[in-house]
Amino acid sequence: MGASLKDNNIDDSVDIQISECLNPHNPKSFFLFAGAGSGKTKSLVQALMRFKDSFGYGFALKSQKIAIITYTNTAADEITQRLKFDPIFNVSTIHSFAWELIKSLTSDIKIYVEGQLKEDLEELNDAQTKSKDLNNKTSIQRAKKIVSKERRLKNLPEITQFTYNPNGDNIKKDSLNHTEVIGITAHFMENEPLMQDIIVARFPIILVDESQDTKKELIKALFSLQNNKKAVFSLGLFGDTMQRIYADGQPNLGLSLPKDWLLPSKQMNHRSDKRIIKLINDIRKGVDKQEQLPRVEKADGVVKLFISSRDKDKTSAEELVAEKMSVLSKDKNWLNADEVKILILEHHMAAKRMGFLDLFQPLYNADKLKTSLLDGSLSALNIFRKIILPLVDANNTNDKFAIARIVKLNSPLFDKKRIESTKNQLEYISTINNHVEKLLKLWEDEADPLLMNIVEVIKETNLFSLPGDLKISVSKESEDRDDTDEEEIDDNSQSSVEIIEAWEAALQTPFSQVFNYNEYLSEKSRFATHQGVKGLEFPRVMVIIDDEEAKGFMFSYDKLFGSKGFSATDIKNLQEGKETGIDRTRRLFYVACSRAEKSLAIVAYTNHPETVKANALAYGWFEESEIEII
Ligand SMILES: Nc1ncnc2c1ncn2[C@@H]1O[C@H](COP(=O)(O)OP(=O)(O)OP(=O)(O)O)[C@@H](O)[C@H]1O
Repeated sequence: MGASLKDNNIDDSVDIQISECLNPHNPKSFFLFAGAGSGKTKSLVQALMRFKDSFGYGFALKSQKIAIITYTNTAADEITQRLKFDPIFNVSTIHSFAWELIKSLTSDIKIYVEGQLKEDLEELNDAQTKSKDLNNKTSIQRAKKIVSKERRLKNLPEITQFTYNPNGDNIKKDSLNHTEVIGITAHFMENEPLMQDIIVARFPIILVDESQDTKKELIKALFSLQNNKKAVFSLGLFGDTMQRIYADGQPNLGLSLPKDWLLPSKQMNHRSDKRIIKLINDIRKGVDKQEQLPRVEKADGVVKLFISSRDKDKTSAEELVAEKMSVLSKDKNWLNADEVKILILEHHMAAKRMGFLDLFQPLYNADKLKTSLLDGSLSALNIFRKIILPLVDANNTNDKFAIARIVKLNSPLFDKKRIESTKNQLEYISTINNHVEKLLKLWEDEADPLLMNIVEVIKETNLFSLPGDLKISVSKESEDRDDTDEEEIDDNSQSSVEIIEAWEAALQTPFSQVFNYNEYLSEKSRFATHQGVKGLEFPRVMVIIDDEEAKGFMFSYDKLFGSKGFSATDIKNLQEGKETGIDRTRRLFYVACSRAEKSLAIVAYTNHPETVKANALAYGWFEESEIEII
């Protein structure tokens, strides 16, 4: 008997099961764990829409909400949109959600932070007294940490309100960092009955997407909340253990769930063509028993592994792969760079390929700038991206209105009070125009000015407000630190120096690198990381594998494909049945490959092409005809 279109719907009962759990009069908790492309996000949205129809009104009357916790801001935006911005849904990342719960509890937070600091200091001081040489690198670092923590402890009583930015680096005196916010929330949620009452009254239902990667402390606290409040609260976890790729996630999530939890499961993969599903099923084999079925109407699809030696020119190798894929899949769009998603392992790989490495490297090396650099929220860099870049664009197209609008919107010189108090307003405006001209002159004759030159003009003319980091860096260059605002950076001297040095180096790069970095951050970018595309899908995907460029130690494709032996630690972990880097890499590979809808090229750079080929065959992941050494 042939497959019928009805076979596509074998998982439909799952949505009904989930809806039944979300009944405020009879709440149940559930754990929907299903493979890539199985429609978890779709089920989440559908269950919520159904909930809204049945119970939305009652919820709104009592000012109650369903909390939906997502892994990224992009996912939160996407789900909010799909839920039509209905206020009964509170969609946010774990960090925003946690902060929302605790932000008004200043005195409780103080007690927690004080305890934590004292504990840390005791440990650090203890280690320091045992140090054999106080001048070695570790001891010097430790001494700096001690100074910084002592200062924080001393400042604690003065804080009237803590601040926290879930999407950036928190470097002010009164700010909490990401680890603290998660730690405090988990602690209160687990140990404070009043907090538990408040949470379930506000959010009688909490759903967690990508729960395999959600901070384990918080998952543990949510479990304990559910256990204490099961009569009035339901917790729903969505995810896929095979897609756990961050170290913060709870391993073995779901193995020992309470008996009254529902465990719906899904068999379909609605995303990919048949060959791609077979590949991801094969990658998954050996980890668990889940095997997916394609939709009946799906095409065969194409998968191919290209292996190249590391000394080849990578840009031409990847162009050649795209050409070969266009022939193999009979799909000319492989030749259109905008139509192919290239998955790299690490941002440096994109920075190198897209031309913003000199800007990226020093900022990335500063621990406190890393997060906001990667998600585009680094405020000192955003003055270039959000103000200067549009200004230069407007200048390139000679759009005087746009130039005036950007300056008016962003310049402190256009402050209403300032203009009103000026005697000769015409003259004042003309001076501002001269400043703008002076700035834009830097790009004359297709010049590509250094960021430092741009900052100097801004500083001299006061055209825009310079963030503290930039002011300090530029003043340091000109040996004039009088009007800098070092207070803006926290008093942790170690990180301040690190930040200033990072900026000094970054400011020596030409502006075109900001343009390229901005392209990378945009959704249109051809590049994304294996990790960053979780939850997304693309018709044509090229997965690049290159440990040497990746710099990371969390993953090793060389080990997965056998071109590098196991380390002593790997062997020890294997013997003890613990997770190894190879397990993690296999899961990352699963995430990357499962993004493809129609055709998938994997490009592996290695020092040992024949070994990689032999191992790829031995895994049974590819046919001989699907592997090519280029
Ligand atoms: N029941 C369905 N019928 C038709 N298409 C579906 C169905 N469920 C999901 N899809 C489609 O399949 C694709 C994958 O769905 P979705 O992104 O919800 O999967 P997921 O389980 O969240 O995937 P992943 O874990 O890989 O992120 C989407 O394009 C979605 O629109």
